[in-house]
Amino acid sequence: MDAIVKTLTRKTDEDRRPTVSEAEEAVRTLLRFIGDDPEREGLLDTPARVVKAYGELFSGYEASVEDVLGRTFEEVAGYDDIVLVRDIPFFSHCEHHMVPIIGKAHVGYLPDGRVLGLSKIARTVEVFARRLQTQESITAQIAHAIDAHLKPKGVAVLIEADHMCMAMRGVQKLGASTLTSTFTGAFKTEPREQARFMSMVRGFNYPA
Ligand SMILES: Nc1nc2c(ncn2[C@@H]2O[C@H](COP(=O)(O)OP(=O)(O)OP(=O)(O)O)[C@@H](O)[C@H]2O)c(=O)[nH]1
Ligand SMILES: [Zn+2]
Repeated sequence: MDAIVKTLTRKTDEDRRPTVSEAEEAVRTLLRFIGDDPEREGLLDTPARVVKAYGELFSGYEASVEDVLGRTFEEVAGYDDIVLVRDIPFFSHCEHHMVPIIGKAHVGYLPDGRVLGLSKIARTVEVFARRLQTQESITAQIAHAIDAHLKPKGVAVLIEADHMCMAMRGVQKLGASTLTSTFTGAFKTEPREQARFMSMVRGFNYPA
């Protein structure tokens, strides 16, 4: 019986995660595909470098938002107003063309007793950005992850980003930026809270 279950659940060859050397071979194939020679001196170490770089650029697949958002704290002297971390820079890659999305995330929430370490907000952005993405998905994933783990009165996420697939190729519109937002709780139901979030993102530029 065990053997049958094992056979049925055994991953097929296609499901298996490729090895490092298989990934490097795929890079060599792409190098040949674009018309270059993977055997020339300058490209000899490139497949290994690309695979290593991919480990960093797509580290979000290994990262867990549960680990990042697992620790919250309460001792904030009764503070219960908006907490906003704005201008969080990120690099992602679009899932359609695998080229960069370069953007900034503004993430706010209205605490309900508990708060997050501020760095954990930026780390949450990293977890989702370092995967193949659409801008809409990153925006929604950040908002819903914070909502689920912290259970605040509301979460607001605004993302502004430039898509290199629209700048370097295709329609070639360098400088066109895309804005996406997700609001939960009070930010969704109360226009005043949403407006306050937007004015904090845009408005308060304290003199240096
Ligand atoms: N909604 C959304 N679309 C995206 C995002 N990133 C890239 N795209 C779009 O995905 C679409 C893919 O369209 P296709 O027609 O299948 O691909 P394509 O022929 O390469 O399209 P062009 O970019 O218009 O040349 C394009 O319109 C891209 O601009 C994103 O984050 N969100
Ligand atoms: Zn794209």
